Amino acid sequence: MPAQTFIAEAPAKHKGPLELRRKQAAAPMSDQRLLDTRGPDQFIHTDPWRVLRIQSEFVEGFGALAELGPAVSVFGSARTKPGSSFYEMGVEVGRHLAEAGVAVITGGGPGSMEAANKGAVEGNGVSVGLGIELPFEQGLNRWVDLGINFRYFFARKTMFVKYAQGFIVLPGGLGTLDELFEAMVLVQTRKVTSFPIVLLGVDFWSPMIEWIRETLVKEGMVSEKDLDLIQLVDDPADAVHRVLHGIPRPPSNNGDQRPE
Ligand SMILES: C/C(=C\CNc1ncnc2c1ncn2[C@@H]1O[C@H](COP(=O)(O)O)[C@@H](O)[C@H]1O)CO
Repeated sequence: MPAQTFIAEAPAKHKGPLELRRKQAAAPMSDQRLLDTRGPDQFIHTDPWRVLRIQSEFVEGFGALAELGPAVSVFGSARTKPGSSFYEMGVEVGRHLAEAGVAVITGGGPGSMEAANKGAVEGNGVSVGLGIELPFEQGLNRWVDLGINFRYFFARKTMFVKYAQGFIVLPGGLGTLDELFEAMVLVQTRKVTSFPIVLLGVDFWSPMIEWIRETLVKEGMVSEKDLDLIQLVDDPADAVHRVLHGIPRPPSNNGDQRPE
């Protein structure tokens, strides 16, 4: 049989827009996987693909925030109810920062994040929300003017640190604690130039400070000096003043405004 006839009769394999015969039909190719619109979606669940997605989150974040100017990251509970004292505290923080010409960066979610973004808008400032993709339906709060949605917590966390000159931490739960302790560790280990971390809500935070002092310091897990990384106040205007002027904690009482 002439070779020409054999070639013509070889059965074609169709993959999306591709028509493949002989070796091309048998051997899987990178190009083939890339162009395949009907095949399994395994490729996007591979680590090399994730690396590209992670990279794109950094590129998007750096691009959007590079020209933000002075900014402070504000953390706090996603569950704070509008009208509550903690919510109003967040609004005031956002407003004072905005009036000082400083952008407000939050997690873009509800509760205290929404409160700080609202204050930033009311103060005619820049209101930024760094949202995170979560298993349940959720969107950026309506007071976010510049919003970025992240898939990866660690890429988002980089933005909170890289574009802020300080942190203000409102009362919160696990997410807030995670952000607070990450900030403290970055300063403690000198991964970032020291910047102010101000906790708002003396009654709320004091037991945690006491536990650090009475247990962690006494057990030698942290040094007394590490408590100087944070300041504790009750007044939003004072918190903003301290974070903007980098006022260090008084060493005598570690910044706790309570009388000893
Ligand atoms: C719990 C609910 C929504 C959660 N939505 C969030 N959106 C954006 N950022 C969030 C969200 N939840 C936590 N965060 C981050 O952690 C901090 C708050 O966590 P906490 O455990 O509530 O203290 C906050 O600063 C965010 O960066 C439905 O109400």
